[in-house]
Amino acid sequence: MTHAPITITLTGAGGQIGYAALFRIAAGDLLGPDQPVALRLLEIPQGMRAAEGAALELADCAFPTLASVEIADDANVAFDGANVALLVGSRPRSAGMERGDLLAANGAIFGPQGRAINDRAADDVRVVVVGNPANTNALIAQQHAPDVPSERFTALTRLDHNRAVGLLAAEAGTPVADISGVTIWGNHSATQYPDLSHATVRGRPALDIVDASWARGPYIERVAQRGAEIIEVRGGSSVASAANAAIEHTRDWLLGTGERSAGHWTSAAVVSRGEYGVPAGLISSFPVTSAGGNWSVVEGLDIDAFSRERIDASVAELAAERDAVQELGLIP
Ligand SMILES: NC(=O)C1=CN([C@@H]2O[C@H](COP(=O)(O)OP(=O)(O)OC[C@H]3O[C@@H](n4cnc5c(N)ncnc54)[C@H](O)[C@@H]3O)[C@@H](O)[C@H]2O)C=CC1
Ligand SMILES: O=C([O-])CC(=O)C(=O)O
Repeated sequence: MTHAPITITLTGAGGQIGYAALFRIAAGDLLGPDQPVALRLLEIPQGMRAAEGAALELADCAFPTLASVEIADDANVAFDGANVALLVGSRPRSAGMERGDLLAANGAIFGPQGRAINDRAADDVRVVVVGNPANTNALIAQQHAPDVPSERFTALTRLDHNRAVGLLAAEAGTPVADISGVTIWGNHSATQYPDLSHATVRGRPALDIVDASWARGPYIERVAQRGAEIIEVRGGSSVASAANAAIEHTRDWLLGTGERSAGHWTSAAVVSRGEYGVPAGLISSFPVTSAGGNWSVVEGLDIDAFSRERIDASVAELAAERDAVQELGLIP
């Protein structure tokens, strides 16, 4: 292993998703078996002991790819030199709440962290926001980091994407490897739009294989409500699948989507440049590919009237969340 370590800062490292993500990142699942990683764990004082315990266990795994682990309760320390920032630390919702209900509780976390990233992180820093409401928290962080290119701030909709692929594969009775062209549009919320209009199953249009009224009805509801379904069944919000999605998002961003870029894509919430009529500046989920460390929105897809309405509804919610955090004084 001759590469210099890449510094990965994970916030909320003493929490559930942190615990599920740390060992996979340290084992090389994020950047491969030849790339050492230096981990920085950010916690609040109440979470420090749990983070310390995780660090002890990381040492006990003796991962060859783990160069170092440091723990901090100061964002300026934790983000110093960070190449990757995984912003997980924040409160999860409980049964009966929408993710947007967390805005007041969680929004205040992301301004100071954006500022610390602005001041301390490496020039190539890439930020993935997992903490809910993820899109708007990413916007808050981005707005506090004027010196960092805005496209370096993203939010996680890969979990929704993976759910959408998994549920389509189950309905079509086919392995997930046969599925491509699924898109999550908009907000990581109940208004998100899992879109099968360009999806294929073994190269055939998905809407020729599954019932279109299912695809445009119960399927959308099931994907959009999957987080609530997990909360109800498990008694707590998604953890391992969220950690997995955060790792896949980051890995694809840094290492590229590879052969999947030829007509295949994934979904991520990225800063809109006005694509598909999404107002510039909102952090909205799109069909994306990645090459050279940069996401690109897949352009030129036909958007029919049904999809237009769904995308517009989710984007309207993002605009309303932006206005709400502006009113709370969380963004300028
Ligand atoms: N975008 C997505 O697809 C998903 C997002 N989530 C969200 O991820 C977040 C974390 O979930 P869990 O790990 O299950 O929660 P958790 O409650 O188990 O852990 C959160 C950790 O964050 C820490 N924390 C709180 N404020 C912090 C701050 N300012 N700086 C650093 N650390 C801080 C807490 O001390 C705690 O250890 C929640 O907001 C949840 O809703 C969860 C699943 C999927
Ligand atoms: O639903 C939640 O609160 C957690 C989450 O974001 C998800 O599982 O997608």
